[in-house]
Amino acid sequence: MKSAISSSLFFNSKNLLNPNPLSRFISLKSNFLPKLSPRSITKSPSSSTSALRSISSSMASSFKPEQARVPSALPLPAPPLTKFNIGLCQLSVTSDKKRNISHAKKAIEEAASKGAKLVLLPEIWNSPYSNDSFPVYAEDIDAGGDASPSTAMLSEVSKRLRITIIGGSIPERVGDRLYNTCCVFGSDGELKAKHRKIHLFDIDIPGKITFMESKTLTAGETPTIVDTDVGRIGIGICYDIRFQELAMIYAARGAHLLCYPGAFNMTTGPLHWELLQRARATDNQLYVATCSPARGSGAGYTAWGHSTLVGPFGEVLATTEHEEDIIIAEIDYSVLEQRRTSLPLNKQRRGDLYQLVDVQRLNSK
Ligand SMILES: NC(=O)CC(=O)C(=O)O
Repeated sequence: MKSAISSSLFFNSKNLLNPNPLSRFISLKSNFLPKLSPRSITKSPSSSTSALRSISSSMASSFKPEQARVPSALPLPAPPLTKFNIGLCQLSVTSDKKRNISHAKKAIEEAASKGAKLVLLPEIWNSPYSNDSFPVYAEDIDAGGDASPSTAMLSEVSKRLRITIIGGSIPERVGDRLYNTCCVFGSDGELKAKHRKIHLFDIDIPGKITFMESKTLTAGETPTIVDTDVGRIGIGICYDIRFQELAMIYAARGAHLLCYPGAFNMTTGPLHWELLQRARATDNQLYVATCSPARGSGAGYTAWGHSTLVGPFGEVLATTEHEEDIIIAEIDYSVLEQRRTSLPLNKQRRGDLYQLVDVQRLNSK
């Protein structure tokens, strides 16, 4: 099937046949490099250092950085704007769906009134996060209107306020299937994209947390990247953030920003939540924004909170604690090129040793 997602990092078959794929590199290195330290190369140019430079550059081209992404990575597109504010609405969620919808609406309005051009909501913001609740709160997003009051609200608000909304996620019903789905609305109120959580949250940490989303939910089948008024955005939902290949695919498709609505928990949250966000941002040299529900007292599932914006150098630009909050923070896309120039990872990958295959893009060629 064309849209199957099984992107993988694998060793190039050519190199698998070679028991020591580094051998050529090592022999060049041992012939020439030990005589000069890297410091002497930059500080005192000489004929031997120029020779070394030309050897290094021919070695560099044999590294085939452009082949480390299959198909080749797309250049970073010029974003429609350089600077704007993002609003992260860390919402309290109750068992009252009507209240959750009107509460989210007020939070979006507040974020927009404080200057947000892009608003991100949490994972499962219209329903308690539980397998018992998903079927009860699920909506038929494609039918819209009364069949999907949550997304009808998002469409109305995005159009009225002329903002882009990454609508967290809600349980979606499609026939007899349920998905954990994020809807992206453009500033014209149109549904621009729908991401169904690709990696279901099935974990069992004895004595701590057991959760099996697959008891009720079906996994999504496609990565989702969307061009908006505020840049090219790759979407993942919560557990999706653990799979670096997805983020790498988005980066290779020219994403400026990755948005992950998420509801990490009290066991994994303290250790992994910020670490994963910073890793995705640092490795891919782009912005990462996350949004969690607030920590609800007495709720069956306790969310870790800590919605955050991370910059392309892995720096936490804005974050919050676990209570309800709205964060407004600036995104400046000019920083992307700066970071990528000073730390040119895209030019330094070893396509001769490893490759990331974007199966969907490859099959659509
Ligand atoms: N809730 C999730 O999908 C993910 C999570 O809590 C974790 O990965 O840990």
